[in-house]
Amino acid sequence: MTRRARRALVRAPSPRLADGLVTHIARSDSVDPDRALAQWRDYCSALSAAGFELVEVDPAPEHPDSVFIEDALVVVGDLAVVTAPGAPERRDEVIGARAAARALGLEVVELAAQDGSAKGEPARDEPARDEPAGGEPGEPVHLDGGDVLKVGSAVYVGVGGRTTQAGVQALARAVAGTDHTVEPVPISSTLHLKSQVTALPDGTVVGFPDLVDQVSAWPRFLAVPEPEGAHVVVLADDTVLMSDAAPRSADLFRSRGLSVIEVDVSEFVKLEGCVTCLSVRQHPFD
Ligand SMILES: NC(=O)NCCC[C@H](N)C(=O)O
Repeated sequence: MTRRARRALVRAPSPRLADGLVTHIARSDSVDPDRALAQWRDYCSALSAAGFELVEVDPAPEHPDSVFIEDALVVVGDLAVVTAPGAPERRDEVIGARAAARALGLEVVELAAQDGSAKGEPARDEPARDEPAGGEPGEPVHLDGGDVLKVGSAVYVGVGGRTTQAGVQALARAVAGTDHTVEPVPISSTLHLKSQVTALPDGTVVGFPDLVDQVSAWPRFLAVPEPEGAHVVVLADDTVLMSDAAPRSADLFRSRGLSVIEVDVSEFVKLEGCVTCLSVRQHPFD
């Protein structure tokens, strides 16, 4: 197994953060860009303290949602898939994400080129394997990284919000040369799949049941007592990062033997963000 750097790509928040998209929640009139910047710095410090090498993607102040870098890039091992975001307003965010992935020497593939169309850059010449079925003919390829939940070698992809079935199929083609398999998961109650569930280091999927479309879809599911408790970033085999707005969920994780680092991400929550979407992580053995 190749040992990779433990890295996190991050992107500084735009001063126009308050103009970001909201879909499932009411728009807040209290988004404070200075506070958001301070929270983002603390979030970055927490990743650094946990041993991640931080890689800053060039800021995109003209794009209010650009701080949510996770939506622009999916990293699987040494492969970086440049996404095709579902919201037209966010599509150009991939330009800086692509440049950063190339600068790191990752193998960069374009999701938009994986549907056989002439869009994007040439795809890697890989045969499709274990491709999820479905997708209407002519359906556009869209996928946000926030819909992609990796649990071991399984890559679950939320479909029904920003990501299309054609996007899922394109991702399956993109990762066909890896040992990961892609599985679609229908979603309707949240913006992204990872808005409703994430996974602990042991693969247990965690979610706030009222916001999970289908709890029974997850073989190992742990209900958390607060909505913000559904979002964890795995920092190590025994450590997770999460919002400080879910203390009872944090205690639940600690009772399972995990160390829990808590950060304030309240300004980003006002734009439907959470801890996961503020970075793209690359783990040593991912
Ligand atoms: N992966 C994520 O959870 N991304 C959050 C994106 C929030 C942004 N306001 C959006 O609607 O696209």
